[in-house]
Amino acid sequence: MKILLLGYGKMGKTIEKIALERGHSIVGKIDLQNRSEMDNLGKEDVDVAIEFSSPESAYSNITYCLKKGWPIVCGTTGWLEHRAEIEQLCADQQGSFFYASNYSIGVNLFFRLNRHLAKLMNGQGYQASMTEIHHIHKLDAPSGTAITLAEGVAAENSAVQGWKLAPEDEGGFITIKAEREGEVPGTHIIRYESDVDTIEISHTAHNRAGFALGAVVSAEWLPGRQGVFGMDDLLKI
Ligand SMILES: NC(=O)C1=CN([C@@H]2O[C@H](COP(=O)(O)OP(=O)(O)OC[C@H]3O[C@@H](n4cnc5c(N)ncnc54)[C@H](OP(=O)(O)O)[C@@H]3O)[C@@H](O)[C@H]2O)C=CC1
Ligand SMILES: O=C(O)C1=N[C@H](C(=O)O)C[C@H](O)C1
Repeated sequence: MKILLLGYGKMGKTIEKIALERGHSIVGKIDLQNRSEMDNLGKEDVDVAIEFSSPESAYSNITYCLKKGWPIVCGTTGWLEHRAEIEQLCADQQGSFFYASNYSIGVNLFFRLNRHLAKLMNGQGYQASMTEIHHIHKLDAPSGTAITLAEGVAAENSAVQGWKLAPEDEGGFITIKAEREGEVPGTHIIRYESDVDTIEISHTAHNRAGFALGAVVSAEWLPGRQGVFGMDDLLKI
């Protein structure tokens, strides 16, 4: 497949390596400096775009790809206040858009485990909280993964109305603490506490390869499908 990389930072470079290993070609590597190169590419030059840029750039990048008729796989976090507009544009353009806050198989298994545990904890009198730990370069907080996990808890546990980014626990909410440390690729811990005990589950990424492989597999899956998709559409778990 002919892949256009939008965003050529830590994720863009990891995705490039895995895409080449899987026999794909990279038709462009776009970052802030060379955005005009995209204007020279026509519909047929790109089979799929993979977008891992920054919270401020994602909306315009996705819009650009949908208008160009390129299927787009997006992993950028921190832009979801525009999600409804993108879904409408995708429908208007009869386009193809894939989004996941986290592309690793392990985290998507963890999303299921989280929802199952949240359901078990319903009515048991525990206070839920979460800690996410990432590298110091990360621009958004809480992480997109933490938001997905918190939404999963709120969907399954009637004691939790929603989430708050806050240092202290608050009844009725799952509080998220966002810590930034060195080069940590991504750690998420969900905790249920009572006076007598604590139950915790955690996922720790050792590197970015799992995220990148999931994005490339999604990019292989998307062309030829019209609409808005996510990991639940792709994975049979
Ligand atoms: N869904 C998932 O599984 C994962 C999601 N992420 C998310 O992906 C995003 C990127 O992460 P990461 O690679 O670590 O970040 P980096 O900062 O390492 O890379 C971002 C890249 O995007 C480029 N960029 C910025 N603005 C634009 C633009 N308008 N058009 C094209 N490129 C642009 C930057 O260019 P320049 O260097 O010139 O500024 C840089 O090359 C983040 O939002 C992160 O949260 C990360 C890991 C996994
Ligand atoms: O910025 C990162 O690095 C990561 N971002 C994603 C997120 O915000 O959840 C996924 C992963 O945790 C790494």
